[in-house]
Amino acid sequence: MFSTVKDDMSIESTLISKERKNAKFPVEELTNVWDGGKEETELRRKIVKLFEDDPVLKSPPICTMTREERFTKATRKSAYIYRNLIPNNGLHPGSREFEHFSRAMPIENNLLVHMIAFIPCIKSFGSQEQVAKWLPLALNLNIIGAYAQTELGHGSFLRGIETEATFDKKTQEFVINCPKVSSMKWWPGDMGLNANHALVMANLIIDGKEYGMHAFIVQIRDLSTHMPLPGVTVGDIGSKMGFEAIDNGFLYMKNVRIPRENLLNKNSEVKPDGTYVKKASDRLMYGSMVNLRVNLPKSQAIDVLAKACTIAIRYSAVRRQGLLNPGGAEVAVLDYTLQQHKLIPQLATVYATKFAGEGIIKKHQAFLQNMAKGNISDLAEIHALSASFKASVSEQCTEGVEVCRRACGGHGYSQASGLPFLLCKITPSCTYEGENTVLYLQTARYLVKCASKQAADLPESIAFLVQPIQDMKGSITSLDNLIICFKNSAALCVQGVSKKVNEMSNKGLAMHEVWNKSSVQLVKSAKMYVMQYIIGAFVSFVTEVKCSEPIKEILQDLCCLYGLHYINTHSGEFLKLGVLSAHHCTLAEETEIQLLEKLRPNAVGIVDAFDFTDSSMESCLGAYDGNVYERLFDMAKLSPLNKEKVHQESYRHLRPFLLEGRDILEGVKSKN
Ligand SMILES: CC/C=C\C/C=C\C/C=C\C/C=C/C(=O)SCCNC(=O)CCNC(=O)[C@H](O)C(C)(C)COP(=O)(O)OP(=O)(O)OC[C@H]1O[C@@H](n2cnc3c(N)ncnc32)[C@H](O)[C@@H]1OP(=O)(O)O
Ligand SMILES: Cc1cc2nc3c(=O)[nH]c(=O)nc-3n(C[C@H](O)[C@H](O)[C@H](O)COP(=O)(O)OP(=O)(O)OC[C@H]3O[C@@H](n4cnc5c(N)ncnc54)[C@H](O)[C@@H]3O)c2cc1C
Repeated sequence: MFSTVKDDMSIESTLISKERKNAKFPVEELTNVWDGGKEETELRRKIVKLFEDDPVLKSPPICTMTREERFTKATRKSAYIYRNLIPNNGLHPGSREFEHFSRAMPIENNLLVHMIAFIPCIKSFGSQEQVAKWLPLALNLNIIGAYAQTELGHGSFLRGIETEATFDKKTQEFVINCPKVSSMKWWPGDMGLNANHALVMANLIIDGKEYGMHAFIVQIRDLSTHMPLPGVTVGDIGSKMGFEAIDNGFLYMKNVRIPRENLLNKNSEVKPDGTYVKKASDRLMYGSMVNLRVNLPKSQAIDVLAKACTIAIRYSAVRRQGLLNPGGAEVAVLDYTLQQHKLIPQLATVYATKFAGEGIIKKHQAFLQNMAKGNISDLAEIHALSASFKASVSEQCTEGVEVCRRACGGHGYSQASGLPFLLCKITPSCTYEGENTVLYLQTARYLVKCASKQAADLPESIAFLVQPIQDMKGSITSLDNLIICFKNSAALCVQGVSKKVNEMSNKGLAMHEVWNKSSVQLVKSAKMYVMQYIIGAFVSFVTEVKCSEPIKEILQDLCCLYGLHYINTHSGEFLKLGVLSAHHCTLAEETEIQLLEKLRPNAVGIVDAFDFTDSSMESCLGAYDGNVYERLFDMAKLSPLNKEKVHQESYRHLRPFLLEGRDILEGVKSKN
């Protein structure tokens, strides 16, 4: 319907090719560093290719589809991936290949909560017999489960959850009830339409006594008809800001009976006579959340910001607007220092959070190994670290994606850029898996407790909080000094708020009031604590990584930029704490600007090194060839509103005025 408009060789393609020629480092080697080695890059590419070449996984661009189509396609693809593609290619969970899986998944998919929450919960909370019964069924999609914890009335405060599981000794069943409308489960992913089971978190009641939140497997739909079972009201909660392909659901249960064996009973059990047996700490009930907070940031936030950076930096390298030299040619917007100041720190955030996250995953794996031997002494530390890490990463990456989107001007507002999709995908990461403020407060609670202890009684990674402040020797811009600066700031923040808490409680104020009145500073200390962790982990990575000099230099520059950018955007905090002087702050700002200039020629190379395929981004602005304008036009042509040359409804409603206009104009014409 539309004619083709094409340039033989667009100026934009030429510009991006030039950028690549100017890069001062081997891009492929940086890709290997990013992936964790050459072999990992090869493996990832193999998996991505396997998925992208599969005809079943092809579909129209998401911005041309309705929610219904997006949900339907995502379900079809997900079912195919988990039941055919993965098993047929030996990509079983836990394998090395599986690690690269999130990069290979189609841009929209579902059943992920079943895979990342329902299945792990069976493993964490189920006895050996329960795992043997439920796990194979779940892995084969014979049963599909949601993680049903949040209710209409309560998400953060889990002790307030109202759904009840009352033990009926006579029938040896639990009776599940949502006593009020506010007790209805609300939000769980995959639950509205796809799930036939749910891992329901409910308050256990035996003989009228409450035992707190426990995990129950509840069948919610018939396995042959997929109809809701008696007593179950289930459905989709409706349209959201994003996640269109996912059926976040509601679930109302009235007198739904499940066998006694459906209480996942690795950590606590109800005997046939109603005796409650506690086998492990109540805290382990929260283990599923720690697991997700450790493992989700990479795929749900860091990779999302990496994609946004790829789009915004490639586009900024080809988008020419205005002049730098009077009388000269128009420049790429990436040549403006202010554009660099928006985008290049986002690249630094991607690297910092990725390598820090890998450190937390290792710590968590060590914790799980100890837990298997009955030792959970590190639980409080890993909870505090993972809670603030999830909060900080989701916050930094969400802010970063919005910076990237706005940095693309008007085209960043178009769905065709891919950026609104990324923003809507990443925004809820600040809420799910624990609302960020609530998580920071959890970390602060731990830090304040630590502040009253001796260094020898604290984990190694926390002891600095109570040790003397270290002196910085030399320039603030050295990586060693950045670590000292952030450690000192975290220690002073925590000590300061702990002092305030103690003083207020010594004056007789109740602890809950003290806590509420100190909460602004508590959150600040948790943020500073996790920042010192991220910077420390990034510096260690950069120091230890084996790579060529040019790559090392880029990583060092990104690391320094990450720390300095944070200092420059929060300089008031550092000055107030007395950790930095005005002179330090001026130097930090000047050095950041120098680093931007130094990194600028490598910016396109650095995003190329993330190695996202065009189809994994669905972005007209971020495609490898830089052909942004032709792609935007091609995408506009696919808009469902352009199906007919004349849109019937637009014509119908406007026609009377158009005819009036025609008559007036023709009258004017004939008078002339
Ligand atoms: C294409 C891509 C497609 C899609 C999908 C992508 C991604 C997936 C998307 C979504 C999945 C989302 C899932 C969810 O959101 S599931 C729901 C998550 N909900 C939460 O995280 C709730 C947050 N609330 C809590 O964690 C707690 O209730 C809270 C700790 C805030 C309660 O505070 P309270 O003061 O009431 O604490 P207590 O319950 O009394 O406990 C105090 C005690 O326990 C310690 N604690 C708390 N949490 C943990 C934990 N997780 N691990 C270990 N220990 C914990 C806490 O420190 C206290 O200890 P102490 O100081 O020693 O008393
Ligand atoms: C896309 C998406 C997917 C989800 N998937 C699932 C799922 O699969 N399964 C599931 O069970 N749940 C899921 N959830 C629910 C999610 O876990 C909750 O929304 C989340 O835990 C926050 O709880 P809330 O909604 O009750 O927020 P609230 O706690 O009501 O937060 C509202 C405000 O109150 C503040 N606040 C709350 N408590 C405190 C406090 N103690 N101190 C200071 N401020 C406080 C918060 O900071 C926030 O500003 C999902 C949510 C989303 C958006």
